[in-house]
Amino acid sequence: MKDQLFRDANAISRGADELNANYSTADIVKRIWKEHLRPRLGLLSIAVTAMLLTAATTGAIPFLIQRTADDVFVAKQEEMVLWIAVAIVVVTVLKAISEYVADTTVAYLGHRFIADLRIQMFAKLARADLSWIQTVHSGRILSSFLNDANLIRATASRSMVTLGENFLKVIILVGSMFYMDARFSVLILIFLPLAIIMLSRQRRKMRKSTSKSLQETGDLSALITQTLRGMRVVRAYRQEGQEEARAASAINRALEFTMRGTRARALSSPSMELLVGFGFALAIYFAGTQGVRGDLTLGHFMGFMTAALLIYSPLKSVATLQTQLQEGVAAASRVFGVVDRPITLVELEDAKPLKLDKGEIEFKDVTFAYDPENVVLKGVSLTVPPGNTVALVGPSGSGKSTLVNLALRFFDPEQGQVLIDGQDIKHVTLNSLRESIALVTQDPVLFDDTIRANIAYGAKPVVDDEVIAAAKAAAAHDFIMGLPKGYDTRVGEAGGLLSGGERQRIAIARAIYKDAPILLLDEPTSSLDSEAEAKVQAALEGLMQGRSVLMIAHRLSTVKKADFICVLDQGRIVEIGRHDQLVAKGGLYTRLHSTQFGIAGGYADAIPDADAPVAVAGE
Ligand SMILES: Nc1ncnc2c1ncn2[C@@H]1O[C@H](COP(=O)(O)OP(=O)(O)OP(=O)(O)O)[C@@H](O)[C@H]1O
Repeated sequence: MKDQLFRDANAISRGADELNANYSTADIVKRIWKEHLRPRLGLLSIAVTAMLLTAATTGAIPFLIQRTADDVFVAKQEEMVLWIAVAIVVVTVLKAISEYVADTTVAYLGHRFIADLRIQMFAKLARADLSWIQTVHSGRILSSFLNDANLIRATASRSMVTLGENFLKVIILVGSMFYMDARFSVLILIFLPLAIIMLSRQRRKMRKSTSKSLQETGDLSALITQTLRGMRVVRAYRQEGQEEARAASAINRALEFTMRGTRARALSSPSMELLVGFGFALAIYFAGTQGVRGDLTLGHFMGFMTAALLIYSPLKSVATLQTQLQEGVAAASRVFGVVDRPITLVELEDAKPLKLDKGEIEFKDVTFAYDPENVVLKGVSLTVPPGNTVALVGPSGSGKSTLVNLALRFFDPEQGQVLIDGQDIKHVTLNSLRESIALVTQDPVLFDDTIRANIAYGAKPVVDDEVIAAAKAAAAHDFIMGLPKGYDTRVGEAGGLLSGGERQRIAIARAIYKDAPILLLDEPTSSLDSEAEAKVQAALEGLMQGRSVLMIAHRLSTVKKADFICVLDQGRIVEIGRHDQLVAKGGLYTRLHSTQFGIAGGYADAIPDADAPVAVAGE
């Protein structure tokens, strides 16, 4: 546990960002359009129509102001007062309705899009190669699910509104300004290209700082998950201060990058305002001199100024769209990086369902490496005959867990084959392979659900009688019945509401319920009291009955009972045979036996230090 904690910490402090991938803005926009918006063209059209209407009603306001000034105040046409008032009511009601429809539809499209993206992301995580998943910290993935996805949604919604509504507003308002007075329009808008050039220079800065800040947020999330998980170790090793300092430094780094992005974004607004302000001053100066000379009507001037005022906000969002897009692009690069992650361990096209006979497992000259420089298994050949139990023993890091993982095809061997009943597991469907195997890990994995759901995990429909029978066989029924809600009791996060022994028995009941002919077992070694240990032991014996078992063994009693023992050392099988034969040989098994076995009847409990050179236990 402590090692895991420190490994995690190193991975975090390295600041590696396994989630980031490089995508251009155009790629991302095209993809969002193709995969998420085009399939919802109906809703999109409603949103666009509503936005068009909002833009058109906004464009009508300057004209109404112009008519009020010219017809009512200057020309004194009394009948126009009512008409203009009615027109303003109609326009504002239409504007209100269209704005509501546009807002809710755009929000739905944004949320739906992000929900789809999260579903895609989860589906990828559930199937991605374990070799990659193991390199990504769960906290980072969590942060990507929450923060990155939210940022993409916000950007996508904003971009839709900007493109659909604000862009149109700008066009309509510019049109009405030019219609009223082309010269003033030029004066006001002359600074616009300058503003756009200025803003585009901030783009790259925005993307970089957003990407960094998201990475830091991911790191922070990783740190929090890891600290919570390892809280007892943190306290036992008096590392509270150290962890606090690390969290503070991650938070401060995230703050720094967020501020860089905020400064770049904040600069875009005043720079726009400055430039538009200059244009305004020029326009008022010229309009004023013309007004004094009587060349310009008050209505034209007021209408024009209303349009100029109304254009400011949509113009700003159009001009800053590119800068805002960068935040979304940085977040999307991370989420799409996960969604697009290639899966290398896939079912072959001609994969056939495994034809189970008696459940023989055979490793044929298997060589495997997690990375090319470190070959973990070197030409391993081993057969587990049907109904037999083979115990794997060997020093820590000798490759025992790796061999078990290969039987489930979590990884493919570099060379050699893994066969079940004579069929290469690479050529059978993953479903049929994994249906035929039950796995019990050393650290039992329970989900935050009811006991029933945990025992019948993955089974449909759940057969209650079989759940109870499995629990009885795993010596778990009595304690389950003593819980407040029996089989409907929820077990809490990672089964935290149960004791270690209870968790192990639920995990064993799950394997019994699955009733697969092959069992892969990492024998539990938790320090249980002798009564709990005896119960787990009895449960295990019930589970192993009549199955082919490949077991990473930690107890002398189980090792002795195995049909044969396979001793691994540095990725090779160095000895194979029954307990007595191996003890008589005087090799590695004898050394393991004299240093670890035989004490208190089981060697796992006797391991003094997990870091000792010859440790057989998993963690
Ligand atoms: N996901 C991984 N990526 C890279 N290397 C790994 C990975 N998992 C295991 N290894 C390495 O492979 C070697 C064999 O590991 P494995 O877990 O199979 O040993 P083991 O015999 O089960 O050890 P233990 O008894 O300590 O659990 C070790 O050197 C380990 O560091």
